[in-house]
Amino acid sequence: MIVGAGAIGGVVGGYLAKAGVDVLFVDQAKDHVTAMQQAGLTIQALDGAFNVPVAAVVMDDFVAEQAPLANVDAVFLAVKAQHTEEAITQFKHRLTEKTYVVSMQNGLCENIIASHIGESRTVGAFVNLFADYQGPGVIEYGGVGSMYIGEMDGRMTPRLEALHDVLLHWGNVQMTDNIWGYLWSKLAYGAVLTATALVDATMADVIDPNDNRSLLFALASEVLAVADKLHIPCNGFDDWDPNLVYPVQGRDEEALNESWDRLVLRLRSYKKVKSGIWRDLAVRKRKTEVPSHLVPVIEEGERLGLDMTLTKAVVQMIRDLEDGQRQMSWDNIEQLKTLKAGERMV
Ligand SMILES: NC(=O)C1=CN([C@@H]2O[C@H](COP(=O)(O)OP(=O)(O)OC[C@H]3O[C@@H](n4cnc5c(N)ncnc54)[C@H](OP(=O)(O)O)[C@@H]3O)[C@@H](O)[C@H]2O)C=CC1
Ligand SMILES: CC(C)(CO)C(=O)C(=O)O
Repeated sequence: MIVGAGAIGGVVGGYLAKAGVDVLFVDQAKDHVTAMQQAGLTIQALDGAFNVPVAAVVMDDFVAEQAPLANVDAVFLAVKAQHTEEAITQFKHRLTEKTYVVSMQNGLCENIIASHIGESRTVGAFVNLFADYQGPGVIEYGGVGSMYIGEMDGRMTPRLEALHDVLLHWGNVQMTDNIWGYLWSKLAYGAVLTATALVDATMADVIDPNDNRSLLFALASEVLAVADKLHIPCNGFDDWDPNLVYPVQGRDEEALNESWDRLVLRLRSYKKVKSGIWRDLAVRKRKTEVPSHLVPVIEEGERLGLDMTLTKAVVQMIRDLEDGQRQMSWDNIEQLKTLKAGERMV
Protein backbone atom coordinates (compact mmCIF):
# COMPACT_ATOMS: atom_id res chain seq x y z
CA MET A 1 0.00 0.00 0.00
CA ILE A 2 1.19 3.52 -0.84
CA VAL A 3 0.17 6.50 1.29
CA GLY A 4 0.96 9.66 -0.62
CA ALA A 5 0.75 8.69 -4.29
CA GLY A 6 2.54 11.76 -5.64
CA ALA A 7 5.94 11.85 -7.35
CA ILE A 8 7.73 9.17 -5.33
CA GLY A 9 4.73 7.09 -4.25
CA GLY A 10 3.45 7.20 -7.83
CA VAL A 11 6.71 6.14 -9.46
CA VAL A 12 7.53 3.34 -7.01
CA GLY A 13 3.94 2.09 -6.82
CA GLY A 14 3.52 2.45 -10.59
CA TYR A 15 6.40 0.08 -11.35
CA LEU A 16 5.17 -2.42 -8.77
CA ALA A 17 1.62 -2.31 -10.14
CA LYS A 18 2.97 -2.71 -13.69
CA ALA A 19 4.76 -5.88 -12.55
CA GLY A 20 1.52 -7.29 -11.17
CA VAL A 21 2.06 -6.56 -7.47
CA ASP A 22 -1.19 -5.85 -5.64
CA VAL A 23 -0.84 -2.14 -4.72
CA LEU A 24 -3.44 0.17 -3.17
CA PHE A 25 -2.78 3.88 -3.72
CA VAL A 26 -4.07 6.16 -0.97
CA ASP A 27 -3.87 9.93 -1.36
CA GLN A 28 -5.65 12.96 0.04
CA ALA A 29 -5.91 14.64 -3.38
CA LYS A 30 -9.40 13.67 -4.61
CA ASP A 31 -8.82 14.73 -8.24
CA HIS A 32 -5.67 12.59 -8.40
CA VAL A 33 -7.44 9.55 -6.92
CA THR A 34 -10.43 9.97 -9.25
CA ALA A 35 -8.12 10.20 -12.28
CA MET A 36 -6.25 7.05 -11.20
CA GLN A 37 -9.54 5.18 -10.67
CA GLN A 38 -10.92 6.24 -14.05
CA ALA A 39 -7.86 6.22 -16.31
CA GLY A 40 -5.08 4.48 -14.38
CA LEU A 41 -1.71 5.91 -13.38
CA THR A 42 0.59 7.27 -16.08
CA ILE A 43 4.35 7.36 -15.48
CA GLN A 44 6.32 9.47 -17.95
CA ALA A 45 9.73 7.84 -17.67
CA LEU A 46 12.93 8.76 -19.52
CA ASP A 47 12.61 5.65 -21.70
CA GLY A 48 8.94 6.25 -22.51
CA ALA A 49 5.59 6.52 -20.78
CA PHE A 50 3.37 3.73 -19.50
CA ASN A 51 -0.11 3.60 -18.07
CA VAL A 52 -1.25 1.01 -15.57
CA PRO A 53 -4.72 0.41 -14.09
CA VAL A 54 -4.54 0.83 -10.30
CA ALA A 55 -6.69 0.56 -7.18
CA ALA A 56 -6.89 3.97 -5.53
CA VAL A 57 -8.79 5.46 -2.61
CA VAL A 58 -9.08 8.89 -1.02
CA MET A 59 -7.36 9.12 2.37
CA ASP A 60 -10.55 10.32 4.16
CA ASP A 61 -12.46 7.26 2.95
CA PHE A 62 -9.57 4.94 3.76
CA VAL A 63 -9.24 6.13 7.36
CA ALA A 64 -13.01 6.24 7.92
CA GLU A 65 -12.92 2.43 7.86
CA GLN A 66 -11.89 0.92 11.19
CA ALA A 67 -10.88 -2.65 10.37
CA PRO A 68 -7.11 -3.31 10.19
CA LEU A 69 -6.00 -4.56 6.76
CA ALA A 70 -4.84 -8.14 7.28
CA ASN A 71 -3.50 -8.51 3.72
CA VAL A 72 -1.14 -5.50 3.76
CA ASP A 73 2.50 -6.33 4.62
CA ALA A 74 4.09 -2.96 3.96
CA VAL A 75 2.95 0.64 3.74
CA PHE A 76 5.19 2.95 1.69
CA LEU A 77 4.75 6.40 3.18
CA ALA A 78 5.59 9.03 0.57
CA VAL A 79 4.00 12.23 1.82
CA LYS A 80 6.20 15.32 2.18
CA ALA A 81 8.06 15.35 5.49
CA GLN A 82 5.80 17.96 7.12
CA HIS A 83 2.76 15.72 6.57
CA THR A 84 4.28 12.62 8.18
CA GLU A 85 2.84 13.13 11.66
CA GLU A 86 -0.64 13.86 10.34
CA ALA A 87 -0.63 10.90 7.93
CA ILE A 88 0.63 8.27 10.37
CA THR A 89 -1.83 9.47 13.02
CA GLN A 90 -4.65 9.16 10.50
CA PHE A 91 -3.95 5.65 9.21
CA LYS A 92 -2.17 3.73 11.98
CA HIS A 93 -5.41 2.16 13.24
CA ARG A 94 -5.65 0.33 9.91
CA LEU A 95 -2.36 -1.53 10.44
CA THR A 96 -2.05 -4.96 11.98
CA GLU A 97 0.82 -5.75 14.36
CA LYS A 98 2.74 -7.36 11.50
CA THR A 99 2.39 -4.45 9.06
CA TYR A 100 5.42 -2.17 8.80
CA VAL A 101 5.75 1.34 7.40
CA VAL A 102 8.60 2.26 5.03
CA SER A 103 9.48 5.95 4.95
CA MET A 104 10.05 6.83 1.28
CA GLN A 105 10.94 10.38 2.22
CA ASN A 106 13.73 12.87 2.67
CA GLY A 107 14.51 13.91 6.23
CA LEU A 108 14.47 11.86 9.41
CA CYS A 109 10.79 10.89 9.13
CA GLU A 110 11.53 7.37 10.37
CA ASN A 111 11.77 8.84 13.89
CA ILE A 112 8.28 10.34 13.65
CA ILE A 113 6.81 7.10 12.31
CA ALA A 114 8.54 5.04 15.00
CA SER A 115 7.21 7.34 17.73
CA HIS A 116 3.71 6.25 16.67
CA ILE A 117 4.06 2.57 15.81
CA GLY A 118 7.43 1.59 17.30
CA GLU A 119 10.86 1.03 15.77
CA SER A 120 10.08 -2.62 15.20
CA ARG A 121 7.37 -1.67 12.70
CA THR A 122 9.37 1.08 10.96
CA VAL A 123 11.73 0.54 8.03
CA GLY A 124 14.03 3.22 6.59
CA ALA A 125 14.49 4.09 2.95
CA PHE A 126 16.78 6.49 1.16
CA VAL A 127 15.38 7.58 -2.18
CA ASN A 128 17.26 9.64 -4.76
CA LEU A 129 14.87 9.53 -7.71
CA PHE A 130 13.95 12.70 -9.57
CA ALA A 131 10.21 12.85 -10.10
CA ASP A 132 7.37 15.37 -10.24
CA TYR A 133 3.61 15.19 -9.85
CA GLN A 134 2.38 16.71 -13.14
CA GLY A 135 -1.36 16.60 -12.57
CA PRO A 136 -4.15 14.15 -11.70
CA GLY A 137 -3.04 10.61 -12.61
CA VAL A 138 0.26 11.69 -14.18
CA ILE A 139 3.80 11.55 -12.73
CA GLU A 140 7.00 12.49 -14.54
CA TYR A 141 9.95 10.24 -13.68
CA GLY A 142 12.70 12.56 -14.78
CA GLY A 143 15.86 10.98 -13.37
CA VAL A 144 16.92 7.58 -12.08
CA GLY A 145 18.98 7.51 -8.90
CA SER A 146 19.71 5.21 -6.00
CA MET A 147 17.40 3.62 -3.49
CA TYR A 148 18.56 1.93 -0.29
CA ILE A 149 16.40 0.27 2.35
CA GLY A 150 17.46 -0.59 5.88
CA GLU A 151 16.25 -1.52 9.32
CA MET A 152 16.61 1.26 11.88
CA ASP A 153 19.01 -0.89 13.93
CA GLY A 154 20.97 -2.03 10.87
CA ARG A 155 19.98 -5.70 11.04
CA MET A 156 19.47 -7.74 7.88
CA THR A 157 16.05 -9.28 8.36
CA PRO A 158 13.78 -11.55 6.34
CA ARG A 159 11.28 -8.71 5.90
CA LEU A 160 14.03 -6.45 4.51
CA GLU A 161 14.87 -9.17 2.00
CA ALA A 162 11.19 -9.57 1.08
CA LEU A 163 10.89 -5.81 0.65
CA HIS A 164 14.03 -5.78 -1.46
CA ASP A 165 12.61 -8.47 -3.74
CA VAL A 166 9.39 -6.51 -4.27
CA LEU A 167 11.20 -3.22 -4.90
CA LEU A 168 13.36 -4.87 -7.58
CA HIS A 169 10.31 -4.32 -9.78
CA TRP A 170 11.10 -0.59 -9.49
CA GLY A 171 14.83 -0.96 -10.17
CA ASN A 172 18.22 -1.44 -8.56
CA VAL A 173 17.22 -1.17 -4.88
CA GLN A 174 19.89 -2.16 -2.36
CA MET A 175 19.84 -3.18 1.30
CA THR A 176 22.07 -1.37 3.80
CA ASP A 177 23.09 -1.82 7.43
CA ASN A 178 23.61 1.95 7.64
CA ILE A 179 20.36 3.60 6.56
CA TRP A 180 21.09 6.58 8.85
CA GLY A 181 24.34 7.16 6.94
CA TYR A 182 22.37 7.55 3.72
CA LEU A 183 19.64 9.68 5.31
CA TRP A 184 22.16 12.11 6.84
CA SER A 185 24.18 12.18 3.64
CA LYS A 186 20.98 13.06 1.75
CA LEU A 187 20.25 15.79 4.32
CA ALA A 188 23.60 17.40 3.49
CA TYR A 189 23.07 16.98 -0.27
CA GLY A 190 19.49 18.15 0.27
CA ALA A 191 20.74 21.35 1.95
CA VAL A 192 22.71 22.07 -1.25
CA LEU A 193 19.68 21.35 -3.45
CA THR A 194 17.55 23.48 -1.14
CA ALA A 195 19.92 26.39 -1.71
CA THR A 196 19.41 25.96 -5.46
CA ALA A 197 15.71 26.74 -4.94
CA LEU A 198 16.68 30.26 -3.81
CA VAL A 199 17.23 31.03 -7.50
CA ASP A 200 14.90 30.51 -10.46
CA ALA A 201 17.53 28.45 -12.27
CA THR A 202 18.36 24.80 -12.73
CA MET A 203 20.06 22.88 -9.91
CA ALA A 204 23.11 22.36 -12.15
CA ASP A 205 23.39 26.05 -13.03
CA VAL A 206 23.40 27.02 -9.36
CA ILE A 207 25.91 24.45 -8.12
CA ASP A 208 28.30 24.62 -11.11
CA PRO A 209 29.99 28.07 -10.90
CA ASN A 210 33.31 27.96 -9.09
CA ASP A 211 32.44 30.93 -6.94
CA ASN A 212 29.30 29.16 -5.66
CA ARG A 213 31.03 25.89 -4.89
CA SER A 214 32.87 26.85 -1.71
CA LEU A 215 29.64 28.25 -0.26
CA LEU A 216 27.79 25.02 -1.01
CA PHE A 217 30.65 22.90 0.35
CA ALA A 218 30.49 24.95 3.57
CA LEU A 219 26.72 24.54 3.78
CA ALA A 220 26.88 20.77 3.32
CA SER A 221 29.77 20.60 5.81
CA GLU A 222 27.60 22.10 8.54
CA VAL A 223 25.14 19.21 8.18
CA LEU A 224 27.90 16.61 7.81
CA ALA A 225 29.56 17.92 10.98
CA VAL A 226 26.38 17.15 12.91
CA ALA A 227 26.33 13.59 11.56
CA ASP A 228 30.01 13.26 12.42
CA LYS A 229 29.42 14.37 16.01
CA LEU A 230 26.62 11.81 16.21
CA HIS A 231 29.08 9.15 14.96
CA ILE A 232 27.03 8.46 11.83
CA PRO A 233 29.31 7.62 8.88
CA CYS A 234 27.79 9.19 5.76
CA ASN A 235 27.68 7.23 2.50
CA GLY A 236 28.10 8.56 -1.02
CA PHE A 237 25.68 7.96 -3.88
CA ASP A 238 25.07 9.08 -7.48
CA ASP A 239 28.16 11.34 -7.82
CA TRP A 240 27.60 12.91 -4.40
CA ASP A 241 30.57 12.09 -2.15
CA PRO A 242 30.17 13.50 1.38
CA ASN A 243 33.59 12.21 2.36
CA LEU A 244 35.25 14.55 -0.15
CA VAL A 245 33.25 17.50 1.21
CA TYR A 246 33.88 16.82 4.92
CA PRO A 247 36.04 17.02 7.00
CA VAL A 248 37.07 20.45 5.80
CA GLN A 249 40.62 20.23 7.10
CA GLY A 250 42.89 18.38 4.70
CA ARG A 251 40.21 18.34 2.02
CA ASP A 252 41.40 17.22 -1.43
CA GLU A 253 40.01 20.20 -3.38
CA GLU A 254 40.95 18.74 -6.76
CA ALA A 255 39.19 15.44 -6.15
CA LEU A 256 36.20 17.28 -4.69
CA ASN A 257 35.89 19.57 -7.72
CA GLU A 258 36.21 16.63 -10.11
CA SER A 259 33.47 14.78 -8.29
CA TRP A 260 31.35 17.98 -8.27
CA ASP A 261 31.82 18.25 -12.04
CA ARG A 262 30.39 14.75 -12.39
CA LEU A 263 27.46 15.72 -10.16
CA VAL A 264 26.77 18.78 -12.33
CA LEU A 265 26.81 16.61 -15.47
CA ARG A 266 24.44 14.12 -13.87
CA LEU A 267 22.00 16.86 -12.84
CA ARG A 268 22.15 18.29 -16.37
CA SER A 269 21.29 14.86 -17.82
CA TYR A 270 17.98 14.61 -15.95
CA LYS A 271 14.66 15.72 -17.36
CA LYS A 272 13.76 17.09 -13.93
CA VAL A 273 16.20 19.99 -13.62
CA LYS A 274 14.79 21.84 -10.61
CA SER A 275 14.11 20.55 -7.10
CA GLY A 276 10.78 19.64 -5.59
CA ILE A 277 11.35 22.57 -3.23
CA TRP A 278 11.64 24.98 -6.17
CA ARG A 279 8.48 23.42 -7.60
CA ASP A 280 6.50 23.81 -4.37
CA LEU A 281 7.48 27.49 -4.24
CA ALA A 282 7.29 28.46 -7.91
CA VAL A 283 4.65 26.17 -9.40
CA ARG A 284 2.50 24.71 -6.67
CA LYS A 285 2.63 27.83 -4.48
CA ARG A 286 2.73 25.95 -1.22
CA LYS A 287 4.92 25.61 1.83
CA THR A 288 7.97 23.43 1.43
CA GLU A 289 9.32 20.60 3.56
CA VAL A 290 12.60 22.46 4.19
CA PRO A 291 11.92 23.37 7.85
CA SER A 292 10.92 19.76 8.56
CA HIS A 293 14.20 18.55 7.04
CA LEU A 294 16.65 21.07 8.40
CA VAL A 295 15.29 22.47 11.70
CA PRO A 296 15.93 19.13 13.50
CA VAL A 297 19.49 19.20 12.08
CA ILE A 298 20.03 22.79 13.25
CA GLU A 299 18.68 21.95 16.72
CA GLU A 300 20.89 18.91 17.00
CA GLY A 301 23.91 20.87 15.72
CA GLU A 302 23.40 23.69 18.19
CA ARG A 303 22.90 21.20 21.02
CA LEU A 304 26.29 19.80 20.06
CA GLY A 305 27.85 23.27 20.01
CA LEU A 306 28.27 23.46 16.22
CA ASP A 307 27.97 26.56 14.06
CA MET A 308 24.84 26.23 11.89
CA THR A 309 24.90 29.76 10.44
CA LEU A 310 24.46 28.85 6.78
CA THR A 311 21.84 26.17 7.34
CA LYS A 312 19.81 28.55 9.48
CA ALA A 313 20.09 31.28 6.85
CA VAL A 314 18.92 28.93 4.08
CA VAL A 315 15.89 27.84 6.13
CA GLN A 316 15.02 31.48 6.87
CA MET A 317 15.34 32.45 3.20
CA ILE A 318 13.04 29.60 2.18
CA ARG A 319 10.53 30.72 4.84
CA ASP A 320 10.75 34.25 3.43
CA LEU A 321 10.07 32.91 -0.07
CA GLU A 322 7.09 30.94 1.24
CA ASP A 323 5.70 34.08 2.88
CA GLY A 324 6.28 36.26 -0.17
CA GLN A 325 8.84 38.35 1.74
CA ARG A 326 11.64 37.49 -0.70
CA GLN A 327 11.96 36.69 -4.40
CA MET A 328 14.03 33.94 -6.01
CA SER A 329 17.25 35.57 -7.12
CA TRP A 330 21.01 35.10 -7.51
CA ASP A 331 21.31 37.80 -4.87
CA ASN A 332 20.12 35.24 -2.27
CA ILE A 333 23.23 33.17 -3.03
CA GLU A 334 25.38 36.32 -2.78
CA GLN A 335 23.86 37.06 0.64
CA LEU A 336 24.79 33.57 1.82
CA LYS A 337 28.34 34.13 0.59
CA THR A 338 28.56 37.25 2.75
CA LEU A 339 27.58 35.17 5.76
CA LYS A 340 30.20 32.59 4.89
CA ALA A 341 32.86 35.28 4.57
CA GLY A 342 31.76 36.74 7.91
CA GLU A 343 31.98 33.32 9.48
CA ARG A 344 35.51 32.88 8.15
CA MET A 345 36.62 36.17 9.63
CA VAL A 346 35.53 35.18 13.16
N1 LIG B 1 10.05 14.15 -5.92
C1 LIG B 1 11.30 13.70 -5.88
O1 LIG B 1 12.00 13.64 -6.91
C2 LIG B 1 11.87 13.20 -4.60
C3 LIG B 1 11.17 13.28 -3.42
N2 LIG B 1 11.70 12.72 -2.29
C4 LIG B 1 10.96 12.77 -1.04
O2 LIG B 1 9.79 11.96 -1.16
C5 LIG B 1 8.76 12.45 -0.30
C6 LIG B 1 7.50 12.62 -1.13
O3 LIG B 1 7.75 13.69 -2.03
P1 LIG B 1 6.98 13.82 -3.42
O4 LIG B 1 6.56 12.49 -3.88
O5 LIG B 1 7.84 14.65 -4.27
O6 LIG B 1 5.71 14.67 -2.95
P2 LIG B 1 4.33 14.92 -3.73
O7 LIG B 1 3.79 16.20 -3.21
O8 LIG B 1 4.52 14.74 -5.18
O9 LIG B 1 3.42 13.71 -3.23
C7 LIG B 1 2.91 13.64 -1.93
C8 LIG B 1 1.46 13.24 -2.02
O10 LIG B 1 0.99 12.96 -0.69
C9 LIG B 1 -0.29 13.58 -0.55
N3 LIG B 1 -0.57 13.75 0.87
C10 LIG B 1 -0.19 14.75 1.70
N4 LIG B 1 -0.66 14.54 2.96
C11 LIG B 1 -1.34 13.37 2.91
C12 LIG B 1 -2.04 12.62 3.88
N5 LIG B 1 -2.14 13.02 5.16
N6 LIG B 1 -2.63 11.47 3.51
C13 LIG B 1 -2.55 11.05 2.21
N7 LIG B 1 -1.90 11.73 1.24
C14 LIG B 1 -1.29 12.87 1.59
C15 LIG B 1 -0.14 14.86 -1.32
O11 LIG B 1 -1.40 15.47 -1.55
P3 LIG B 1 -1.45 17.09 -1.69
O12 LIG B 1 -0.76 17.41 -2.97
O13 LIG B 1 -2.90 17.38 -1.66
O14 LIG B 1 -0.70 17.64 -0.50
C16 LIG B 1 0.56 14.36 -2.56
O15 LIG B 1 -0.34 13.84 -3.50
C17 LIG B 1 9.29 13.76 0.28
O16 LIG B 1 9.80 13.57 1.57
C18 LIG B 1 10.43 14.14 -0.68
O17 LIG B 1 11.44 14.91 -0.08
C19 LIG B 1 12.89 12.07 -2.28
C20 LIG B 1 13.62 11.99 -3.42
C21 LIG B 1 13.20 12.59 -4.65
C1 LIG C 1 15.94 17.22 -5.72
C2 LIG C 1 15.41 15.84 -5.43
C3 LIG C 1 14.87 15.22 -6.68
C4 LIG C 1 16.59 15.00 -4.94
O1 LIG C 1 16.27 13.67 -4.72
C5 LIG C 1 14.35 15.93 -4.42
O2 LIG C 1 14.49 15.43 -3.36
C6 LIG C 1 13.08 16.63 -4.72
O3 LIG C 1 12.87 17.14 -5.81
O4 LIG C 1 12.23 16.70 -3.80
